[in-house]
Amino acid sequence: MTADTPDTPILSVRALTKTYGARIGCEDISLDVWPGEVLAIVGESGSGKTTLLNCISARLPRSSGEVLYRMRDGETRDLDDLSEAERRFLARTDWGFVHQNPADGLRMRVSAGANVGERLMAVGERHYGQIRETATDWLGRVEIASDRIDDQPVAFSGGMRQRLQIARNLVTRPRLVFMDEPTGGLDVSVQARLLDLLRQLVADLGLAVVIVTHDLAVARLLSQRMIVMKDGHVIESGLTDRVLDDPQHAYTQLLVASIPES
Ligand SMILES: Nc1ncnc2c1ncn2[C@@H]1O[C@H](COP(=O)(O)OP(=O)(O)OP(=O)(O)O)[C@@H](O)[C@H]1O
Repeated sequence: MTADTPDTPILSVRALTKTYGARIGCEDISLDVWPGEVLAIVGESGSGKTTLLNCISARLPRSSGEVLYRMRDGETRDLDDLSEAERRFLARTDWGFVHQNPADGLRMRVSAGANVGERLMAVGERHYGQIRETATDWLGRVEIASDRIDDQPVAFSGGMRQRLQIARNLVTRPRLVFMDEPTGGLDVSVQARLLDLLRQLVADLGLAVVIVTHDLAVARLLSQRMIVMKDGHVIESGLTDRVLDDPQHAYTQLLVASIPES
């Protein structure tokens, strides 16, 4: 049983600041992520998106502030108070992290099936036949033909690698998935297909997602809410449609004006 009720955030960030020496990565950021919602963090290069994502996913130590996570048992914990083993367990089970570069999230020299199966084994699945069956099912869900199950990702195209990384992340049914420019390095046509697939999977699984993107079209397609960052600060936030259709801040207006008409 999970404690995912729509009226309680799954993740709450309070006054988070990260500095690199004298340089500000991000400053005084507060946000909530609700069960089943996609929150986009947008902004130009250097605005602090990746710093924020890495801090809230416990991949990077923060300088100050709190990150509160609602565990499966309903208890809310500050990530700082978790032991290293508890944090690792969360990262393997409750959370997913989809990197822009699939090579950062895959083991490139083990088979596609093992890349997916490994995550299942990490949550205690031991039955080889069952693991292979689930892996095959997930390859199908991300549109990778089952006869590629024994191939290594080095032999896959960029789009296939990214779809495999997504399968590896979602196979354990995480409650919260972090994504850093998941369509970033791909051709436009491959991006469109991947976005469709992501949108479908996120809806089917009812996932909560925090996605970093500099591409407002990606934010429009995937997210319900967004925050806009500039120079390490949040300058605007709200429902995605509201922010994109009626941006309040001059900087957001500029960003929106630069989206090509589709
Ligand atoms: N390891 C680091 N050491 C020092 N400064 C850093 C480091 N990582 C990021 N920064 C600085 O923090 C600020 C925010 O960078 P960050 O990478 O979070 O932005 P971003 O919006 O994700 O940009 P991009 O889209 O280009 O990745 C920038 O000024 C950057 O130079």
